[in-house]
Amino acid sequence: MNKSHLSNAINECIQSGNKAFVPYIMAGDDGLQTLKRNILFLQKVGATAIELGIPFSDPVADGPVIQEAGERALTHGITLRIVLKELASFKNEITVPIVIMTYLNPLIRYGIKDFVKDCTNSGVSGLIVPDLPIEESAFLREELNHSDIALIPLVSLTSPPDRIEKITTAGEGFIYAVTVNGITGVREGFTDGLDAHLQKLKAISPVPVLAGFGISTPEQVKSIGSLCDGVIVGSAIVKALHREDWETIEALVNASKRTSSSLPIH
Ligand SMILES: O=P(O)(O)OC[C@@H](O)[C@@H](O)c1c[nH]c2ccccc12
Repeated sequence: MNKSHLSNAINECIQSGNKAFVPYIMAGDDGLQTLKRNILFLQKVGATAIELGIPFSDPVADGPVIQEAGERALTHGITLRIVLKELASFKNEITVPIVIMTYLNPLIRYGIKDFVKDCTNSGVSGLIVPDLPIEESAFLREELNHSDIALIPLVSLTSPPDRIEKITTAGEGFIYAVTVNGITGVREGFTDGLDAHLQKLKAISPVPVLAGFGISTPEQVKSIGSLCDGVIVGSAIVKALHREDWETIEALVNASKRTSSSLPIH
């Protein structure tokens, strides 16, 4: 099955000359009632898709900002089941593709078949499972094959070429190019090799390449975005949503858009 909802949204964005902007949010940070508010706000200001994190007790790849948001959500009793139910309750208002980001454990506990069924019911378009290597993903792919849910792979800076090829060939929706070695969170600078790495990825990958990890300013959205098809911004968005700092979020999203000043004069 063609994973069309997510692919269409990203391809339309790129074809119109913009870069994809995918904010990451922690589901139920500050309580379940923020989920609808945050999704509808990000949709309104022009997010291309939304990566929706599920709180988990042992989030090995998460940096401090995301970990704290996860802890707040857990305090509010947020679970995968609650998130999917809440999404279903306002799915008619959601037009932006939703990508669920969860570690493997909550997914296994849920039951893969039920999970895919409930995701479909809730209108979910994509899935990221950071602790599931491609070599072990067949059981999940099999279930997702019958759905419109794309399994988005992560490629690290240190993935060897043959592995990159394997990962990108199996990629659906987009490739998540991790821009740093380590955990999520804001960073000052990026490695010199990032430019060449993203170019190589773009040359190999049949689907769009989006970069994420450590992107926290409009300038970084522009500069990293110019090297690939778009960006994913987590910690900076999570922090701003927690503070209800809507302007910062709009500035980040706008940096991914082709602005009138960069249009050719003729
Ligand atoms: O927070 P950052 O540095 O902007 O990076 C995005 C990241 O938070 C988000 O995509 C994410 C949150 N948890 C993850 C675990 C693995 C991979 C990715 C993620």
